[in-house]
Amino acid sequence: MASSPQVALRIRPLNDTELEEGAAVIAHKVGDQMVVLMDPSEDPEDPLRTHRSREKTFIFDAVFDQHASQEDVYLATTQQLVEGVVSGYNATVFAYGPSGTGKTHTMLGMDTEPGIYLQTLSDLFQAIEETRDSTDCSVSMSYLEIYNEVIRDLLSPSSGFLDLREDSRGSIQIAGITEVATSNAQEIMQLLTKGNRQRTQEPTATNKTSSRSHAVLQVIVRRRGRGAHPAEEVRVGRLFMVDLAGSERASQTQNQGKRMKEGAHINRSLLALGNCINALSEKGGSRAQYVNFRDSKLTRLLKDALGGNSRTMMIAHISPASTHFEESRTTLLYAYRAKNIKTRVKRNLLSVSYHITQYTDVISDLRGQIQCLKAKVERQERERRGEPGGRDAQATIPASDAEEDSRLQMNRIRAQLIGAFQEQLEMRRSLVELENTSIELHMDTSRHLLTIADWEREKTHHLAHRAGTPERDEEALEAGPEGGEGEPAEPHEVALAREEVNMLLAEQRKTAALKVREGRCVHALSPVLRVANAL
Ligand SMILES: Nc1ncnc2c1ncn2[C@@H]1O[C@H](COP(=O)(O)OP(=O)(O)OP(=O)(O)O)[C@@H](O)[C@H]1O
Repeated sequence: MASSPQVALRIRPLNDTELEEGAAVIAHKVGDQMVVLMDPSEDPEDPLRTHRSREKTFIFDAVFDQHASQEDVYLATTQQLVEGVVSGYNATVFAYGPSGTGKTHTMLGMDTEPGIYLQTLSDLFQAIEETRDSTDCSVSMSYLEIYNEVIRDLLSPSSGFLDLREDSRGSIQIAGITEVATSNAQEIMQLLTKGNRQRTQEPTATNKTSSRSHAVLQVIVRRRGRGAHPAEEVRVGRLFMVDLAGSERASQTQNQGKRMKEGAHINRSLLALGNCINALSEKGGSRAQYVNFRDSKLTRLLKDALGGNSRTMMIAHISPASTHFEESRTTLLYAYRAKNIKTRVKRNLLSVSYHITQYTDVISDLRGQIQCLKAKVERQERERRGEPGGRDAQATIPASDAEEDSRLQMNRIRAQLIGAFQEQLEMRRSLVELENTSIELHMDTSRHLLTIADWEREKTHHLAHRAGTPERDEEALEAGPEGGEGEPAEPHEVALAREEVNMLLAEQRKTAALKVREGRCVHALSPVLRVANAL
């Protein structure tokens, strides 16, 4: 059974362009595990911050900011996987995030600051060296890219497109890939840097050498007990380290032609990857999921590494800049979603922290209110003293009564403020919950739709094959109202997926209606808070 995926977040430093644009830092690391993403469209002059509905707090297994070194990131994420790989387990590390957020920096790095690839390989070699007396061990590596659903060898780019094949044990192999066996760190760094230059790249506004493909470094550790019988099984541990294509490409709807095709492929693979990770992490839970690896080359390739006795680590990347708010927000939601089961456990912690920060704000706002009201009372006092025989009402009220009156008024306002705040807090909390639920429902629906689409494709293929005609997907699907004789029986998981989609769609409609209602209530309360604030 797969263990729950670990998710870390890395926030890179502001870059020169962002500084020139005058971008503000909106992603803040709080403690070792929390990040707060502020909404730059909010009014900094609004002391009660009544519009901070889009401010988000997320908790991950680890959070790094601009102060973290390459070693810090390696030690807290990937180092823990090395021992398992040497013992014959599989593992995968992903670098996820929009273009220019530092994925290649984390994975490959530079000669002076090598990234996870080199640090992992060095530790692997050392671990193997330590067991050399009792075991025969070998390490080999290969480096490839997946671009528009085709695989290219980055260590031998002239060898054309490579195929994925399943061997007799059902294990996925890349036919014809170059495997390198070297333990020289400098040589490895040179090989990988050269390989990385072969990646399909194109400059973007955010990155001069922006990658348009997924780069996969595969490390295979083969191990057998020294003096063991030749028939004894060799233990094979596989580690995949994946530098994914910029996630924002998937969502750029204005793309045309080549860019549109690229975006569609990236979208497909990232969605399939997210779905596999989620389905695997739910497998041990109450909701058994159908894990569909065949939906993209990336997930097919990673089938063994994601399923079985494997561990998965995702390192999400964002820019801290206000100019990248939307991208950062979507990245955090995707990464947060990948945590899945653990998310549920930690959600309480999230709510607690959310409340504490809110209350701190309430207290400091109330202090401000009290100062304001005190100043008002003093002003009134001074006015009264300066105008003996002034306005009748004031002249007839003794000083102590006026003070008492102001004090009561202040208490009333304070009580009203606290009440209104608590009500709004409660509503905001349930809005956040509803938003999370709605994302979960959306992802679940997509997963089931992919299962159904996959089955429909398989069915079409089957029918076309039987008819001895070339495959014509749509036509074949539409022929015959309920399908005809000889149609393959629908698997149970597809029937389940259909039922789930219906249920999820109904659930989505309910959640959307609730969100509108709660949103209206929060909106309705805002003027009350503004009036109270002005008092
Ligand atoms: N933590 C960091 N510290 C210092 N510089 C960084 C950091 N992260 C990224 N950079 C720099 O930012 C630039 C973009 O980073 P990088 O190429 O790694 O982004 P990417 O996410 O791989 O982009 P793409 O998806 O477009 O390939 C590089 O010049 C890199 O050196």
